[in-house]
Amino acid sequence: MARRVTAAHHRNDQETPVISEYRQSDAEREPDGSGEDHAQDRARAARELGDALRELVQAAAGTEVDAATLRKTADQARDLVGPLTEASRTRHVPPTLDEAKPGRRMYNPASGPGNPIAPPMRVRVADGVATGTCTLGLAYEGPHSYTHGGISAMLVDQILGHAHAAQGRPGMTVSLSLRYRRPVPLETPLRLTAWVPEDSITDRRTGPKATITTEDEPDRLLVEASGIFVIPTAEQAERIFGDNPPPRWSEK
Ligand SMILES: CCCCCCCCCCCC(=O)SCCNC(=O)CCNC(=O)[C@H](O)C(C)(C)COP(=O)(O)OP(=O)(O)OC[C@H]1O[C@@H](n2cnc3c(N)ncnc32)[C@H](O)[C@@H]1OP(=O)(O)O
Repeated sequence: MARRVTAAHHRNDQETPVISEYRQSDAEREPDGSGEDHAQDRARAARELGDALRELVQAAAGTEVDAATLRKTADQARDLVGPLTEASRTRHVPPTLDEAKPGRRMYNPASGPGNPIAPPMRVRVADGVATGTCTLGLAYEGPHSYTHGGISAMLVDQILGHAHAAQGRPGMTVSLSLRYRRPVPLETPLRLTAWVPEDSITDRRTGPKATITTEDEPDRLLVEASGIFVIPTAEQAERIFGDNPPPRWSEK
């Protein structure tokens, strides 16, 4: 079975997720087991940077300042890039923070606390039901004051993926279908719920379903979705990821 995913706050002033329970893994301990753990501290710092950049992104999407202030801020923002690229990875290399803690996706675009484009959605899984919570700001606007449909699709894809993973191993989306019944409001606490109907489960495949509602009106469906998720075979994983497929998919 997949690891249970639970969430924990590390700051209480915003929706900041820890996708999986934060337990110091052996890989993150200092060799002598003592002192402030290096990887854990770096993970905290990555979240702090994610939070700060999210504030910047939201401010940029909502600002009405004059052109001179926009240009000055653009120059300052460019100055931030250099130090971060002094050590960086390519697309074929997983983040070291994820390597240090199996199951962590620090930079996932839906739920990764270190990724400034992630809301981020907090995810919990209990009894096979995945629940995501988040509040979306102006950076996610589609129709005026409502969420862009592609953002809803991204969040739904993620929460469906967690429901699928709760049945065994994580999979990949092969099909995703959404019915947008009502617009999804910005700046309003949202709840995503996903589950896997028993009759949709086969050997490698599930057909999870999901909804989006506001926290305040959980019975008023805004979005209904369904997906097909497949656990790639070891051969498929090798074809997709090359010599170093994710361990969860490399079993022959
Ligand atoms: C704690 C950690 C949590 C971790 C939680 C992580 C959550 C992450 C959520 C995000 C997930 C993503 O976005 S993943 C990224 C987006 N997805 C992708 O890029 C996948 C691209 N697709 C592929 O590469 C390929 O489809 C593969 C390798 C996945 C599978 O290839 P394949 O075996 O040839 O299979 P394929 O024909 O595609 O279909 C697979 C099965 O699905 C069925 N199928 C396909 N489409 C449909 C359909 N519309 N309706 C019914 N059934 C369908 C097929 O009949 C088949 O069933 P059967 O005959 O086998 O029974």
